[in-house]
Amino acid sequence: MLPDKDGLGGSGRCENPLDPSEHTSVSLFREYLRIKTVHPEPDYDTALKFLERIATELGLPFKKVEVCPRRVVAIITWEGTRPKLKSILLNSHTDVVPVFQEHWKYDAFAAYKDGEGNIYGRGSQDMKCVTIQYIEAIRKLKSEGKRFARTVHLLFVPDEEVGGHKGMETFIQHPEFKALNVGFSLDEGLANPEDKYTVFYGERNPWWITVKCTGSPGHGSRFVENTAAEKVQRIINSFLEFREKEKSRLDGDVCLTLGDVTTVNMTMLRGGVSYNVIPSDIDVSFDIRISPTVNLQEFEKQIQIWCQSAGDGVTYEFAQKFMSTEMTSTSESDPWWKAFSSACCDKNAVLKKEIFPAATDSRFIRSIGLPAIGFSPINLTPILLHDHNEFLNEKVFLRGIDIYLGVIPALASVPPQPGEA
Ligand SMILES: CSCC[C@H](NC(C)=O)C(=O)O
Ligand SMILES: [Zn+2]
Ligand SMILES: [Zn+2]
Repeated sequence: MLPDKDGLGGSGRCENPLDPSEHTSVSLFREYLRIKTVHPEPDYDTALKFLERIATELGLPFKKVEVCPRRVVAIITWEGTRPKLKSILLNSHTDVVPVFQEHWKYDAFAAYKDGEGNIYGRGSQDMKCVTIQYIEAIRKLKSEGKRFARTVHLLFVPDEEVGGHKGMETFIQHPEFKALNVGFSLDEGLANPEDKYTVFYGERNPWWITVKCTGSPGHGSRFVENTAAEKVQRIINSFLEFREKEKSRLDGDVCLTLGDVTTVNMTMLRGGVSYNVIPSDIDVSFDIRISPTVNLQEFEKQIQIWCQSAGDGVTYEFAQKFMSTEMTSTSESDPWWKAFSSACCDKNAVLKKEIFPAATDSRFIRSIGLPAIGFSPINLTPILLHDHNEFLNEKVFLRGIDIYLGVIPALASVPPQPGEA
């Protein structure tokens, strides 16, 4: 059943004046989509004011922690009846990636809704929908007078889209994170074009590497020996031959998904100043996403061999090198997974377990040994995160709230585990 429009205890919520029949949760979602938290200069201040207003409506405390200059993490806390138990973390990032407006059917920050109920906007899938779904589920549960044993924290973090360094990566080292006493965390996943919901229990490790090739310079009319370009050619061949092998492995096994193999993409190439001057330095960069089953030390040794065999003067450096192979248990004997998956099942949401092919803030949570599941309750929808014309249908969005109405109580009611207060 979808959450009703009422039962909000006269909290002063605004209807959409242009469409009073629109569900108030949908109107709130569209309002959030209109806040331009878009890189490179996200309007975090407006988003924080919006979230603080929601905390006031919910009657819950709102805390701000400035983890880096102008980078604030916000927390709304719904205390449980046994606050010493480990808490449930519902995480979402507030930033969104840039748009190429000329490729969009509608203004990417107008939250336009078409006649079929499709809401277009940057962040409609990634991941402003999830933020509002968490909030609206909690609003409903509170309005019904519910309360659970475990504390639930809603966490709103900046800068996920630019690597999380001034967001979650720093926040997990902060005393305020420790004070949250997290036992289990939910964060974003991906849409599923079919009727199922994809759920992620691990992520590939992102390695962003630049290989620097140096060689002899000279006149562009000559056969100069030992040029940087020849070394770059060997490097590109080594990386892309490996790419081809992994692609064949994926294409040849229907049981594998993108998260089970390692991808390599050449994303940047820099060097040279003039047509007739052979450059002495050429840099080539790759975005590598390594499956969590790969031995990371051995993989780096392989990169060293590729660089050595490309010739002298070939070095590499990392802009991103995540080194965790932590995965979250999805065993039926795991109490968190059991609670999550049973609640989804009760809501007739069929789950498909996968490794997340890209990177989310869950990697930082898992790297400190905490369980984290990536889940965006979006089915029957093409995967459009970071794409043009990102949209979400309002019915799919509302069904997601209903799923959280089962999931949040189930997680917040997981009985005390051995070692818990
Ligand atoms: C490595 S930090 C960048 C994070 C970004 N996340 C997504 C979901 O696109 C990515 O995987 O590229
Ligand atoms: Zn995201
Ligand atoms: Zn994203």
